[in-house]
Amino acid sequence: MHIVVIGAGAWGTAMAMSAAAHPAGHAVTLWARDAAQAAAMQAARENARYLRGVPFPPSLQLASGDLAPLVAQAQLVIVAAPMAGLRGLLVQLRGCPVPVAWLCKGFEAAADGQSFGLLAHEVRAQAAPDLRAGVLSGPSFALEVARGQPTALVAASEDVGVRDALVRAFHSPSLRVYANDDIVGVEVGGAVKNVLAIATGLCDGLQLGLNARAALITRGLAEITRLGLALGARAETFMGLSGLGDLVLTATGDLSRNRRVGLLLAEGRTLDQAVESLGHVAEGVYCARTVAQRAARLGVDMPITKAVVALLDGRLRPQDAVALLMGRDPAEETTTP
Ligand SMILES: NC(=O)C1=CN([C@@H]2O[C@H](COP(=O)(O)OP(=O)(O)OC[C@H]3O[C@@H](n4cnc5c(N)ncnc54)[C@H](O)[C@@H]3O)[C@@H](O)[C@H]2O)C=CC1
Ligand SMILES: O=C(CO)COP(=O)(O)O
Repeated sequence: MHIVVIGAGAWGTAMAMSAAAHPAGHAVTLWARDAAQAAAMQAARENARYLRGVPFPPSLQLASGDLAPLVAQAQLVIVAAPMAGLRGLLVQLRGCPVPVAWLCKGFEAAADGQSFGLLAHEVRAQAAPDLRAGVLSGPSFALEVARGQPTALVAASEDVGVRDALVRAFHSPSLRVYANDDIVGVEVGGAVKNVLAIATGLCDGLQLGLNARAALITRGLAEITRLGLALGARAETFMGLSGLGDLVLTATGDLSRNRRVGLLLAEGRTLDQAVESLGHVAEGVYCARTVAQRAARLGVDMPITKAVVALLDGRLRPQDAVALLMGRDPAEETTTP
């Protein structure tokens, strides 16, 4: 298969490396928007900025510049930019006849800063409705995938041909790819777990204890599920890899950039300092407010998410967030409001 991966951050690079090492011998090209970065990676045979010390498979090709000729040869196109870059890239891909899948996890920020933002499949419906498209998601730190450590992902699309293409491209002895037709559920899980990972990072940074962390994860999953159901997802998706799986990984694994934001805030760093020190995108920072706005519009209660938004906005101190969440009225343990 000929696969083009657009975006050479940590995750695009790791997935391109995984596909290039696939026993089926795919021809994989990793496209970077910065020509100098592409040339440096080609020379060093590694992505020294994002995945230092993990060598590329010999067959992995690097590219930059005009996307059109590359896409014209591809049998599968992977968009590996952050959410903020998705719309522009999908517009460029309009008319592409082969399956397209994105890897980003989040909500697009609303352009006017007032209305709510969109999930990736909703962006695609506006920007490039002709595309045969889907998402690849699930619990997966880029470094571990680049190293070939065992990982399981979900390929979600309403189009069975897209799901099949993703399985053929990436399913390998080190990477299991499960198919799912609930793209809404898969995208909601991937987006909201980032917000909740900020909360658990904060909880652990404040040394509130393991009980508190387990409570946050479990009640966080209830929040994800409530929002997902209101948006039309299936409940069972949230017990799968893109829901519970990714929430547990991101909330507890120190490789998570979103969790690290929470840990840094707990140390007393400002949000700007925390984001600056990551050197990577932390989607939860950008989409927390959107999640809260969209939930409010749907009448969905998301107290942990609301507390994270207040913290990120500087309206609440970490200690006060704990008191706020613990001080809520007693409630039934249900997922539905
Ligand atoms: N790093 C990880 O372990 C995982 C990341 N993701 C998701 O994948 C997305 C990308 O994350 P990372 O690669 O980790 O971010 P990163 O911060 O490592 O790199 C982002 C890359 O995207 C490039 N980029 C930004 N806008 C672009 C555009 N318009 N066109 C092309 N390239 C553009 C930047 O130049 C940079 O190379 C995020 O939505 C993230 O949530 C999902 C699963 C795992
Ligand atoms: O999505 C991820 C793991 O599945 C990566 O999470 P972070 O963006 O928090 O590093």
